[in-house]
Amino acid sequence: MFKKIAFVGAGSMAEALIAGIVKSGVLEPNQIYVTNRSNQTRLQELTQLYAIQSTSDTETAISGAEAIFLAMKPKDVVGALAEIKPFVSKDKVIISILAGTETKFIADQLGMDLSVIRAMPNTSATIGYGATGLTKGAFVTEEQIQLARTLFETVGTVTIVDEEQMHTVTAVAGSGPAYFYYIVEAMEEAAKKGGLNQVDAKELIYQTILGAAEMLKQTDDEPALLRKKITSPGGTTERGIKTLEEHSVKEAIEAAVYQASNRSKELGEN
Ligand SMILES: NC(=O)C1=CN([C@@H]2O[C@H](COP(=O)(O)OP(=O)(O)OC[C@H]3O[C@@H](n4cnc5c(N)ncnc54)[C@H](O)[C@@H]3O)[C@@H](O)[C@H]2O)C=CC1
Ligand SMILES: O=C(O)[C@@H]1CCC=N1
Repeated sequence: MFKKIAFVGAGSMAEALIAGIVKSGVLEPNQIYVTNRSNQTRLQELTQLYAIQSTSDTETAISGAEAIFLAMKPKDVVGALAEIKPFVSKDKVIISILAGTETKFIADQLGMDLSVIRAMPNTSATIGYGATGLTKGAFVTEEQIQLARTLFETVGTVTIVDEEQMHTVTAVAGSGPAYFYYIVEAMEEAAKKGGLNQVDAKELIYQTILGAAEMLKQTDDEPALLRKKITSPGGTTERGIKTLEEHSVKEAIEAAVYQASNRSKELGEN
């Protein structure tokens, strides 16, 4: 395993990954460094929570680190790469979790033929249920991608894909949890209008979504078959699904994924 890793950017995704890695014991907390552009309080908070090392000095954070995680927003990446460039060398691996941003762009900005791994985790990593897509840039070794896999597996599953597939991975898995939350928001609203109190509604809806996910995983049945088993002819589900179809919900979801993927491409181009 890496002896030292550094996070550049101390936001919510960085924290989810740090929490998982620390909890797994794959690395000791003192092997993990984090730095941020401005917010000292945030760095102190992460140090207190996870006993990791934090510093506002870029050089201290990344010198000696074999893996450097880029965890800032895509709009901040050019500035961040300029800041870390003096302390980066070809023997390090850069692991970027930025939406859209290509491995080649990162290597070009750093001006060297170095290994760049691109990852797309999601916020469910916070509780160890993340789904991460990983892809490797031109110079990444098999050992480096396997080490990255081990790190991301501390927060959930890892799927290795070709780089051109990362936009779709981002659209279905990176953004994906938000679509389900959106549906849950609508169900909670409807449950309230239907007369359920909030506590009961939450209990019923959360267990329903969890149960549906586990059915998909554990039975290996296709979703269409699982749906068929619920849909009694002339029954309630049939009426519900018909209403979804009248509102073109399937097309809307496909369009959402397509547009999120397009946005990922735009973020890369900008
Ligand atoms: N939030 C999510 O669901 C997911 C986000 N991502 C990606 O993760 C990245 C971070 O997202 P969040 O954690 O949500 O953002 P965030 O806004 O919570 O955190 C970004 C952090 O980077 C810091 N930063 C900005 N420029 C910096 C610099 N030059 N040097 C050091 N630190 C710098 C900011 O101060 C901030 O603390 C984004 O690129 C996003 O595309 C990927 C998967 C899922
Ligand atoms: O919305 C975004 O751009 C980021 C990437 C995937 C999830 N959040």
